[in-house]
Amino acid sequence: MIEINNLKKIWEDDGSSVLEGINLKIEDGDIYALVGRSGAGKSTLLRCINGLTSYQEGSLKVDGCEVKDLKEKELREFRRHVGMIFQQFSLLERQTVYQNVALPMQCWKYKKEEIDRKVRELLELVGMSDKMNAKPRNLSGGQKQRVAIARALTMDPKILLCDEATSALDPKTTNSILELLMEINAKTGITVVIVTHQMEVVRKACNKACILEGGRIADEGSVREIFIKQPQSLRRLLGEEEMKLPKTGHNIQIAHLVNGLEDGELFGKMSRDLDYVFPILDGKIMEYQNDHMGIFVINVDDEHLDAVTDYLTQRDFNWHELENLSKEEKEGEK
Ligand SMILES: Nc1ncnc2c1ncn2[C@@H]1O[C@H](COP(=O)(O)OP(=O)(O)OP(=O)(O)O)[C@@H](O)[C@H]1O
Repeated sequence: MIEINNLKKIWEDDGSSVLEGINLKIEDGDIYALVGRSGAGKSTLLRCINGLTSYQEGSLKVDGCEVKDLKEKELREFRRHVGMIFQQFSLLERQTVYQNVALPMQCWKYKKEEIDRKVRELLELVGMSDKMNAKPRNLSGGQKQRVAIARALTMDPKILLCDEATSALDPKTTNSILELLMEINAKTGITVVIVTHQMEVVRKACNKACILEGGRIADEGSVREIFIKQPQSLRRLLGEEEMKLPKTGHNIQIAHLVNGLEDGELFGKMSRDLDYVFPILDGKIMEYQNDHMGIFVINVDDEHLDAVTDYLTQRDFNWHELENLSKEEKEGEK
């Protein structure tokens, strides 16, 4: 388990703060996303996890072990059990696929037969057995990332850190790499931490996520809950404008999995059943893992609030009332 409490990091050269008040827990077997815009501090937080960079305050424990307290030799041993992959693959261009994957085991002086067995097994796992003797320059981006994944798994790590590992890939290749990571996670129970700015990566592959804004956690929790809640931090990340909500009545946000055409009828049916016509303020349907999730906002007057919310609750729709003040208005009120 990775447990982070009140972590704070300052860049020592200019004294600027990059991470502050970070509290989160990544359980064994999670596929956890650290998501946020460029400069939010995602990569820095990821690098704190494997001790590539340190932090001044708070605690970051991996399986109970405080990373910043590890001495050089202990840190090397610790990193053996934490694999990492990057956006630019970081393969050695002059070496073959086989040699690239074999490298970490050679550095740790494993026996030749053991290296051979492991490299072949991993290349099979990532679907690259037929490219064993190819050089990286003759591989596509997706194939290079498969080789990098195989290399990251040579030491049977308990954790795999992925720093924008799909950012340089087209959407189809991104999906195939995410599916591979999901397959490896399901087979081995490895914990995967994914740094990304792509919400589609989070939607497809991750069970939990943390949205970072300016070095702080804006929202954190299960991906499903985040999509149902649609916090403003998610809207900002998706580049959506803050919704201007009516000041009268109650603005109710409804999230549900779309299971076919009859769901499109929800509002028509609700309106007929309750004999009440209400405005739909916003509506979108987004892909969510292997389903589609519909997110709608309706405005309901005082008189019909109980009837509408009872109706939604009885039918197991996720709903909640939105605050009708914008960020600026809330700040103005202070
Ligand atoms: N060595 C450093 N010294 C000072 N500031 C740094 C250093 N490395 C990174 N930064 C700054 O720290 C902030 C967070 O950087 P970080 O790379 O963690 O962000 P990120 O969310 O991963 O962004 P991106 O998606 O662009 O990689 C940025 O403002 C960056 O300019």
